[in-house]
Amino acid sequence: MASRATTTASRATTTASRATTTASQATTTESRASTTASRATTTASRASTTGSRATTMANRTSTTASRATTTASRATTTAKEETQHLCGDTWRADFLVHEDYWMTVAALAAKRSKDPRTQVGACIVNQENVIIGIGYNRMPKGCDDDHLPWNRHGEGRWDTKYAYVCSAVAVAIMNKKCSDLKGCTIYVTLFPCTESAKLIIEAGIKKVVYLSDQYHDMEMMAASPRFLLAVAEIECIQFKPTEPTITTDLTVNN
Ligand SMILES: Nc1nc(=O)n([C@H]2C[C@H](O)[C@@H](COP(=O)(O)O)O2)cc1CO
Repeated sequence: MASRATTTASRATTTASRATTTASQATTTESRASTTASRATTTASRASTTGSRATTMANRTSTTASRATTTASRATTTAKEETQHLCGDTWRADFLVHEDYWMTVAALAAKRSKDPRTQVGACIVNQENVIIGIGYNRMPKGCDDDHLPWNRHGEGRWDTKYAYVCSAVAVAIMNKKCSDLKGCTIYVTLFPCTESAKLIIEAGIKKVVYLSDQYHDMEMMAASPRFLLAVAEIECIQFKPTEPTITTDLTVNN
């Protein structure tokens, strides 16, 4: 009997001990769950903070961009107002028209000439209104002017400028900035000579606009170049400027 009682007591102790262990394990599990929950809360809270910061940054970026747009828009408005204030409108009404511009470029090029008597300039324009060649009467490139005559009369033709000088038309054609001149117009300050007319025809230039026709009455000048250009069906018109005088002031005030 005593032995059974002892066994029973021992079993009860074991059962109690197991119950304690189970309770203890339950407590541990509970504690872990609580820790995990707590961590999850912290992570969620951090994510929320990060999200909130990102939103703030995005808001700031948006505000900065919006300010930049406003500043740019104000600058545009100011520039426009200034233009309107200066010109009374959005653009200048007295701008140089294309034809005046091209003939002025030819006339300006003529000022480069060293010919003491007659300075000629030429300006070639393509069908897109782009200048593609400029020239003035001069001695061939690289030939020293000191070794060549600029006089009109001499012992023979070889002793005059006519034997050596390149016409403005010839120089403009040689200086062209594209492969061919088909359909182009040439603005020239003096009606072309016969040699220039031949080059104009050969180059495929379709129109000649000239300023002066001062040699019209000279037999050779009157006949051959005009005849050649007419045969080649090249339109020749005398220039009538919109602005007879165009001045350029190169003074700088600063
Ligand atoms: N269409 C022309 N383009 C020219 O570049 N010239 C040049 C050649 C001479 O240098 C100069 C005429 O000299 P004079 O004969 O007026 O002193 O002008 C001349 C003509 C008309 O003959």
